[in-house]
Amino acid sequence: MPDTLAQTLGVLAALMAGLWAWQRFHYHSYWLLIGFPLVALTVRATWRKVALGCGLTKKRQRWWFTTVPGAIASTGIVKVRRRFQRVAVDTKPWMWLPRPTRHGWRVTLWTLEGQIPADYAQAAERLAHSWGVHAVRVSSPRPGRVVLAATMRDPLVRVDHIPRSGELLKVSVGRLETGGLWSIDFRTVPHWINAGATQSGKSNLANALIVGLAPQPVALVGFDLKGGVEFTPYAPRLSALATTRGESVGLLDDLVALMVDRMGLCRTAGARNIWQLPPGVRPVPVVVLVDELAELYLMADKSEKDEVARTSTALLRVGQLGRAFGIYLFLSGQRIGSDLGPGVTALRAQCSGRICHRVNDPETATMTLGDLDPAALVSARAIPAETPGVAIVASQDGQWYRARSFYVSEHAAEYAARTWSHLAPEWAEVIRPGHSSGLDEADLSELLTA
Ligand SMILES: Nc1ncnc2c1ncn2[C@@H]1O[C@H](COP(=O)(O)OP(=O)(O)OP(=O)(O)O)[C@@H](O)[C@H]1O
Repeated sequence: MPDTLAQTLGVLAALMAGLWAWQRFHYHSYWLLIGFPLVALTVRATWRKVALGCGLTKKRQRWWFTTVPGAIASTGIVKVRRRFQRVAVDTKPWMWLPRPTRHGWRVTLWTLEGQIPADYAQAAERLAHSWGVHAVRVSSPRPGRVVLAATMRDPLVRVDHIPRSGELLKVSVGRLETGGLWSIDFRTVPHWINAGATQSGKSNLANALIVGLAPQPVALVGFDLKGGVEFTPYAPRLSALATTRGESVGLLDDLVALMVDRMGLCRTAGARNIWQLPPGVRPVPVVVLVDELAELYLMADKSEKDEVARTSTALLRVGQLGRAFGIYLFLSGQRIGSDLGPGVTALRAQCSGRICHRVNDPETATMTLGDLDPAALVSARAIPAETPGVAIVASQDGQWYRARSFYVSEHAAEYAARTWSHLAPEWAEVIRPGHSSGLDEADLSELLTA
C-alpha cells in the first residue's frame, strides 16, 4: 500500500512538473490546450453568479411550474395540485462560447433590455476581480452586443523589439494590450499629441518614431527647445532642427511657406492633396517632431508676446492644412493645456492622434484624451511609474487601448540617424520656392500631362 501511494505521488509530481515546464517553455500551446479550456468552463459555469454580483442581471417575470399542497380532504389525505405560478427571476445576459486570444480570452454577450455598453464598462473591474484576471475590456461591435476581452496577465510588462516597417509614414512603435502592434500611421491620423509626466516614456516613443521613419523617404524636422539636448544627436537624419525660440519662428515660417507652395502645386495639377499627384511630381512628406511643446508658448516677458503669437499661428496653420500637403505633426509635452493660451486649445483640436503616458494629475489626462470613455482617464492615471512607455492610446477605430512602446535607446536612435543620414533631404531643397516637387516648370507640366 505505501508503495502504491508513493507511486501515485510520484506520478502526480511528475505530471505537475511536466505541466509547469510546458507552461514555462511553450505558454502558447499550454494556454490553448490546457489553460483556456479550463478557464472557458469556469467562465461559463460562474456567469450567473458573476453577472448577479456585478449588477448585470435583470428581474423578469416567468411562468414557473410548481407543486403546492392542496386542501386537506376529509379522508385525511393530502392532495397535491400542479400549478403554474408567475415568479420574478434574475436573468443574466446570454453568453456565447468564450474564444481564446493571445493573452486571454474574449466572449460576446447579448445585452438585456435597457442595458448599454457603458453598464458593462463600469462593471469591468468587478468582472476582472470575480474571474481573477488582469483586466477586462469592453467593446461593442454592434447594437445589442458587448464583447468582453479578458487579459490573464499584463502583456505590457515586457514587450519585444521594434519590427521594421514596410509602409510609408507608418511605424510600429509598440504593442497594444491585445497583443497586436501599436502603429502610428501619419497618412491615416496626421497629427499626434504625445503627453505624459517626466520620465513617463515620451522621448522613448519619439526615438521609436525616428528609428522607424529614418529608412523611409521622408524629411524629418525637429523642434527641441530643451536647448537641443534631445534631438541634436539625431541631426544627421534631420533636415532641419530648431533649438531656440528665434530658430523656431524661422523654421515655422519655412513650413508655412512650404505648405503654401504645395497648395499651388496641387492647384496647378488639379489635385486635392499631394497623394493625388503622380509619383514623379509628389513632394517629399515632412514629419515635424516637437519636444516640450509648452516651451514654444511660454513668455518670460511682454517682449516675447509677438514671437509667441507668430509661433502659435504658424503651428495652428500647419495643423489645419498640413495633412493635405504632406506635413505631419508629432507634439510631445508634459502639459498640452489651455493654460498655455487659446492657440494650444485650437491646435489640440487638430490632433486626432492622442497618446497619454503616465500623468500626475487628472486634468492632463482629460486634456490629452478629451471626452473619451471615462475608463480611459482612470486607466491613464493608474499607469505605474515602474512601467515607463505604457500609455493610453486613442486609436483610429474610435477605441482606446493600453499600449507600451518598444524600448528604443538613444544609442539605437542615434545609430539609425547616422545610418540613414544619406536619406535626409537638404532643407533648402525641400523649401525651394516653386520646387516642392524638385522639378522645374517644364518637367512639371510634362509629367502632369503624361
Ligand atoms: N517602453 C519602454 N520600455 C522600457 N523602458 C522605457 C520605455 N520607455 C521609456 N523607458 C525608460 O524610462 C526612462 C524615461 O523615459 P523617457 O526619457 O522617454 O521619458 P520622458 O517622458 O521623455 O522624460 P522627460 O520628460 O524627463 O524627458 C528612460 O530611462 C527610458 O529608457
